[in-house]
Amino acid sequence: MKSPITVAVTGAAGQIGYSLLFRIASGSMFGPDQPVALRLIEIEPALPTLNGVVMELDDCAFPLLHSITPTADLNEGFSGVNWALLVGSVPRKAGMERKDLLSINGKIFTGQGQAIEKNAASDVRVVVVGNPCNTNCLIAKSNAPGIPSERWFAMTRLDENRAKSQLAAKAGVHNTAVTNLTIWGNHSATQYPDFTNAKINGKSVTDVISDQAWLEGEFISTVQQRGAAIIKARGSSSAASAANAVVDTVKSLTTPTPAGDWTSVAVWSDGSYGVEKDLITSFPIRTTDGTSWEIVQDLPVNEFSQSRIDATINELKEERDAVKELGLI
Ligand SMILES: NC(=O)c1ccc[n+]([C@@H]2O[C@H](COP(=O)([O-])OP(=O)(O)OC[C@H]3O[C@@H](n4cnc5c(N)ncnc54)[C@H](O)[C@@H]3O)[C@@H](O)[C@H]2O)c1
Ligand SMILES: O=C(O)C[C@H](O)C(=O)O
Repeated sequence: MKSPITVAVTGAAGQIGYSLLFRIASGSMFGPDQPVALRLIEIEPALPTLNGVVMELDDCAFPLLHSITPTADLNEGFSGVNWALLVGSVPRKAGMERKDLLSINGKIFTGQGQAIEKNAASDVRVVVVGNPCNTNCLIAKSNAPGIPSERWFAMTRLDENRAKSQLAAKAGVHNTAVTNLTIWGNHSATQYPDFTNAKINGKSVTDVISDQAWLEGEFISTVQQRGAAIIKARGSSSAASAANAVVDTVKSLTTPTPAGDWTSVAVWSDGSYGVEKDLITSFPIRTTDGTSWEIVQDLPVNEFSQSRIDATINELKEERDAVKELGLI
């Protein structure tokens, strides 16, 4: 039997937590032979609700669930963790953009970054889900300068999955036929789902879908606005699909990427594709051996794509400047 991986989940009593924890504990995230110790972090007032979630986890009698530690203490919660999944924060309501949450949520990530640096295992990897996730990741990372840059991630996998599903529906194929889909930039309404490099059954998307106006218009805006559409329909923001995307993200970062393909994750920019260094930006990523990853280089970026990438990077710069102004980085 392998020794357990320790995984912290913040906001564990929230909507996403309620889907995510059961997927982690069942083995969907780390595999069917990997025990998991859960550290469930919440704010003090949510601890009674969290206690109910812990009771339900107990009631599943998951063979892989080694232990559960519910806590409001960041030092205890992040102690020895190999993965920190930072979900806890306020979701937006109808009519808001995700960046409107910066002043509310940004400060959460200063203390969490510091506590991760102080307490986590030396191999810790951090995935930020709480919005606006790219810039919250930048805040946490800036408050944990001792943790190497390649261990920080913000989630754009939900956008990738949404984009694949839209392309598959338009082409009349199963979503597994869609590969090589990059989300560039910010998890926001400026993100660019790049159809120009994506493939359907190994062929260029533009060879399969001849409706260029749809690709450049409705496809992009549907993916950009999908979070808002779900809030409108459900009255609260996406949760099960977001939890599923967290599982997909971690699986993709811990298993080699299939040959020729890539996935989308927001990572620390090293200047690839001319993106300003130090922003947390979504790129095409390949995982090489289960712990290392690289940005896929030399993809063609045409004029249309470049203008879209510039727009989303400019928004990330504005968010970075705003949190600098707030003294969070
Ligand atoms: N990146 C993405 O693709 C994506 C997708 C969906 C949702 N989100 C974001 O994820 C976040 C959580 O969404 P949700 O639907 O679970 O919200 P929710 O309101 O249902 O749950 C959030 C939980 O976080 C807890 N929390 C608040 N501050 C905390 C802190 N300082 N420490 C620990 N826990 C804290 C709350 O008590 C609550 O239980 C939101 O910011 C949402 O916008 C991101
Ligand atoms: O859109 C939101 O506010 C929630 C989440 O980021 C999403 O994309 O569904």
